[in-house]
Amino acid sequence: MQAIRTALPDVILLEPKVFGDDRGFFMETFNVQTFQRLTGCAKPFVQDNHSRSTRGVLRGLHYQLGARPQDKLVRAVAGSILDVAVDIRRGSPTFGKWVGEILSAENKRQLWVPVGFAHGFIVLSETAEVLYKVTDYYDPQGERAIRWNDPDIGVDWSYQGEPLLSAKDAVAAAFRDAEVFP
Ligand SMILES: Cc1cn([C@H]2C[C@H](O)[C@@H](COP(=O)(O)OP(=O)(O)O[C@H]3O[C@H](C)C(=O)[C@H](O)[C@H]3O)O2)c(=O)[nH]c1=O
Repeated sequence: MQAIRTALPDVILLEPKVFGDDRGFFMETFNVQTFQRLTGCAKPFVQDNHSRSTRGVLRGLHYQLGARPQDKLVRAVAGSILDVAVDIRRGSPTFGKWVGEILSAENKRQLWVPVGFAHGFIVLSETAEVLYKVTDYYDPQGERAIRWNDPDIGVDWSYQGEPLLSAKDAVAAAFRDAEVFP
């Protein structure tokens, strides 16, 4: 596993070592010691999530406030997504800046999205299955969303056409009105 820096220093792309042979491949998708060395995060993961979406589905931009903010380690095990993280820490020099990385069953890359960043993805393939580990339990009261196309952030989702949003995401807050991190 190697770490690839992104334009946001705390958001890290992880690339596993893949052992291919005539049967297929093997890789370690998560190793606590390696993860902690590469990210500096010693928090344990307490929940695994799995979502399946069709082309053009956009989930995000989500983050969690309150008692249970979640760090996330995201990967796509089927299909391809553009995974996006936005710095929403008001005191950060990269406040409001975003990065997007292609995560796919093919590239097997993972994105580490710490607390303090909004997270979202759009599906670029016919379907995509996304698995992610989180460092705290789901807390509906803590869920927050920023609108996917907020002009103050300006994410380029690399997708032509209108995305398919949940009812919640369709009415998400403008970035300027959002409750963010200090
Ligand atoms: C996130 C979550 C959801 N749920 C239930 C609540 C709803 O009845 C249903 C769908 O939830 P939601 O529409 O919030 O799911 P997503 O739109 O995929 O939200 C997630 O997608 C973006 C990309 C994220 O980064 C977060 O992990 C999370 O916000 O699953 C649970 O029971 N546990 C959970 O941890």
